[in-house]
Amino acid sequence: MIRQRKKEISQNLNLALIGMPAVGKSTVGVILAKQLGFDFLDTDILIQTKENMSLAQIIKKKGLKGFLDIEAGHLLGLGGKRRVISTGGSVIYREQAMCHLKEIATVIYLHADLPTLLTRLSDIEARGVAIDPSNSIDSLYKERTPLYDKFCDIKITCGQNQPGQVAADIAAALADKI
Ligand SMILES: Nc1ncnc2c1ncn2[C@@H]1O[C@H](COP(=O)(O)OP(=O)(O)O)[C@@H](O)[C@H]1O
Ligand SMILES: O=C(O)C1=C[C@@H](OP(=O)(O)O)[C@@H](O)[C@H](O)C1
Ligand SMILES: [Mg+2]
Repeated sequence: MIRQRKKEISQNLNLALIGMPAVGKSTVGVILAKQLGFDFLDTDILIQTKENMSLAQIIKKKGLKGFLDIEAGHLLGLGGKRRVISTGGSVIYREQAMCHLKEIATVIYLHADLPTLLTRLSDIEARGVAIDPSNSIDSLYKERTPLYDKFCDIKITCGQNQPGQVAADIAAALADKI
């Protein structure tokens, strides 16, 4: 009975990775999907393909709020099963989109401390982070952290771990489901 339930869950399960830009959602997501034999979807790539623009171009053309609405619209269209979905760091600003994500996926928050993220975030403009020019990464981190905490089902602390280890930690945290 328990084994049957576990099988049902694993056959329908999606996993969504959330967290700050450069924490490793895209990198770890691919590794995790390969490990679990799941499909992989990066919502940043989905948005770029559907909008036929880079994320930085969308932010420039539509503004921050416009970008967040477009991103949320694409999130609301997500479904499927046995997928690892790597999201963009800004998804947590749209409650309705996050409620949908939580309905279709187990939401995993990849957490790293600010100094670790700063070593990887030298190219904010090229990455197209949804940040007001008057805001700092420091205050963005403080603003977003409670939102990632609020929406996640599971929190994984990445520390200095390599991407493969982070993927293994996620798989271990899901041991009762897969
Ligand atoms: N656990 C990790 N340890 C060291 N570098 C990492 C780790 N995860 C990701 N990176 C590097 O950090 C950068 C951002 O990773 P990425 O997967 O694009 O993050 P995100 O999708 O969360 O924005 C990439 O250069 C990637 O190689
Ligand atoms: O955190 C953000 O504001 C953003 C992060 C990006 O994705 P990553 O988190 O994969 O870098 C991308 O969605 C967009 O440019 C906005
Ligand atoms: Mg990414």
